[in-house]
Amino acid sequence: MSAVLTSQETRPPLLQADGVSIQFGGLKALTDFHLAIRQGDLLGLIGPNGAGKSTAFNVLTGVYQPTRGEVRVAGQRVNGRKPHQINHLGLARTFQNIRLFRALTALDNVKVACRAQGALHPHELGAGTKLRNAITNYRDWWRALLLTPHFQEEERELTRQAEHLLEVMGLSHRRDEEARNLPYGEQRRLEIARALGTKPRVLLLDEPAAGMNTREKADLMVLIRKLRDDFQLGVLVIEHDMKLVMGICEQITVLDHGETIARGAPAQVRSDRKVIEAYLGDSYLESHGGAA
Ligand SMILES: Nc1ncnc2c1ncn2[C@@H]1O[C@H](COP(=O)(O)OP(=O)(O)OP(=O)(O)O)[C@@H](O)[C@H]1O
Repeated sequence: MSAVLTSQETRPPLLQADGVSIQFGGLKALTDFHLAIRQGDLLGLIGPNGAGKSTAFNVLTGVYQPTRGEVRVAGQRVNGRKPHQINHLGLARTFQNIRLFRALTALDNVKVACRAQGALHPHELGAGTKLRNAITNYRDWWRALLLTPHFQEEERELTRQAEHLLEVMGLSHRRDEEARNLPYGEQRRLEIARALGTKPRVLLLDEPAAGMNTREKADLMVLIRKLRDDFQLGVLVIEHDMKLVMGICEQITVLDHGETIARGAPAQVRSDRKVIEAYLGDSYLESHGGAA
């Protein structure tokens, strides 16, 4: 066991945060945050509401710039880079509030992700910048207009990739349905398919089980492990569902008021007195038979 861990440690992290802090006015949202994700890791990030979990994701993915510290993706320092540039280095994420092209079909949602590889996100449509960039790509524009054989072949390949991802996520039957008409749990899975479309090496999932029923959550646990293995990913999950986090993550980091109060294996974290006081509560401990 220790030999396995040692060999993992020697692999360079795909994503690394060193001493990352971010402050909003007087509020320290994240303080001295450290993280290293390697291929094959399945890590969890938990903590009470407002602890800084989504902020950590936003700093890692370039949505926010850290006030201090350094973020590295695939060995490259990414402080100051834009989210789509960081995505190109192999980091993809889903959002707590689902972000899809609601009026596009499931297939087209994934195709856009496969094509843009992160250059275009639904929330960037309003600003129009990335869309303008894509449309004004002169060569692609003419190819599309003239329906050149090259363009058609590219389209077929994108369709193949997107169909494969829909199949992986159990969404083939929704191929031609508009995203807004999908049940909530399926919209969450479609978001993961979109993230995979950008061909990441690290996948960050922000509350992937939110709004899902017990059965969907159980399926999701199996699916997340399978994605990690089949796509050779490193995965970081924010989740309030303790059964899911404790069930799939090998290591869990616990935040409270922006500070890391614990890190370790699930059994270690759930019996940590600070974690119980700040987050889990004694009732969790009693119902799960842990010991502080
Ligand atoms: N852009 C921002 N401007 C000001 N304050 C912010 C901003 N983003 C986050 N915060 C604050 O930072 C703190 C951490 O918020 P964050 O959303 O990261 O918490 P969280 O752990 O993800 O919570 P939840 O579980 O409820 O999603 C909160 O106090 C929040 O109000």
